[in-house]
Amino acid sequence: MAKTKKVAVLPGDGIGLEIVEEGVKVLKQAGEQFGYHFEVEHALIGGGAIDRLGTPFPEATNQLCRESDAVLLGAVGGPKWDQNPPELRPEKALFDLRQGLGLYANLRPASLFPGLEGSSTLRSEVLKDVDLLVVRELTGGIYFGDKWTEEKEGGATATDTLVYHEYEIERILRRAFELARGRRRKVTSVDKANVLESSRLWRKVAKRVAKDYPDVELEHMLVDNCAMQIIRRPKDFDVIVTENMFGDILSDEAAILTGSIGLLPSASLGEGSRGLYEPVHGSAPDIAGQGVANPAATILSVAMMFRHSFHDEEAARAIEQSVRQVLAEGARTADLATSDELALSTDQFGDWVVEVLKQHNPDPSVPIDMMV
Ligand SMILES: NC(=O)c1ccc[n+]([C@@H]2O[C@H](COP(=O)([O-])OP(=O)(O)OC[C@H]3O[C@@H](n4cnc5c(N)ncnc54)[C@H](O)[C@@H]3O)[C@@H](O)[C@H]2O)c1
Ligand SMILES: CC(C)[C@H](C(=O)O)[C@@H](O)C(=O)O
Ligand SMILES: [Mg+2]
Repeated sequence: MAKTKKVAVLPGDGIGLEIVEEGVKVLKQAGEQFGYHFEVEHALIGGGAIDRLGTPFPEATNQLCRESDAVLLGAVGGPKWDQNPPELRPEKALFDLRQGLGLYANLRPASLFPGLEGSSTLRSEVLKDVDLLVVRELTGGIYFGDKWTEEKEGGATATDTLVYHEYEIERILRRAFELARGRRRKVTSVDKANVLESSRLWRKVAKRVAKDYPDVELEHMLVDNCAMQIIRRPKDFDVIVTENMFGDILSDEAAILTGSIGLLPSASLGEGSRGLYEPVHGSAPDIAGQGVANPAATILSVAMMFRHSFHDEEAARAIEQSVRQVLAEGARTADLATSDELALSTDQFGDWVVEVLKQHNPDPSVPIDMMV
């Protein structure tokens, strides 16, 4: 009996429209192979939704996401909407979606795929065995605090407030410790406790929560140092857990370890099985519409959907191994191609992954507990 799942697909803006198509191709292929009946429904979000419906997050899109087992998102935003007021900015849709579904835990894995050692600007000895997971708090902190601007004589004053409640810190830390148990059992809690009150609370809660996980090593690191150590000795990191804005920045930085931001997937989770899956990157207006964007991050986000929303480790691994194999065989989109290689288009890369996935044979040699 096929398992029926409803998946909301929100391509968004810019390259979102191109990469999501490849993600859906892989979703459907994996569904066929692993016994799913998917109800895939597309909806507007971001700039396109502003243009067509006057709001970045239409109620119909919200409803669809709430009725779905999982959401696949491309990216939102672009210069066309950059001067809009806050309520009419494409990015506002992300906050409504994440907060509305209670998706406070954002998992952003970054590991080095075989064959890509030379794609990073870093030395390959530094990169060997890199496999880290940024666990970013996603529904609190400075993104969601009160903000206002006061126009005054002599110049305006703009204020953003950064608030964290103890329960918000505790639940993301617990999630990080749980994830570390399926990996190398090390958590680096990143904060700015030498300056920020919210970070001092973060550190206190981290120490308390750690007592329930004596089998997991906890280290604390200040965010500025972490930004440096991630590049200097990346393989020493296993799980990095941090607040919303630090996690946003550190995960883009981690992309450099892998060779391209086009390789970094993400899963945003709450307490239930419903999740939001999207690449870490944005709508890339500089390359949008050319069919050259790397769809790997979106395809790998689909793998995370099978793992975290459908609890199907085998299908998740099959997709990840297919991406791994095409990269090992030399598949390169423009972001990864060196000058002497002919770059693949977005859909050629997606088609290649689908072809390899069709040939999939379970590989018992890859330990399940090393997968995120
Ligand atoms: N989740 C999201 O929807 C999301 C995430 C980040 C940024 N954004 C939005 O996207 C817009 C552009 O932001 P930005 O330029 O700062 O960041 P970006 O991630 O869109 O692009 C940064 C750089 O990486 C490249 N890049 C990104 N994805 C790529 C891919 N898949 N393949 C190849 N190259 C890729 C781009 O060409 C660009 O040079 C902004 O409006 C921003 O708010 C949205
Ligand atoms: C577009 C922006 C609001 C968003 C964020 O900061 O959360 C993005 O950078 C991300 O990483 O998903
Ligand atoms: Mg970001």
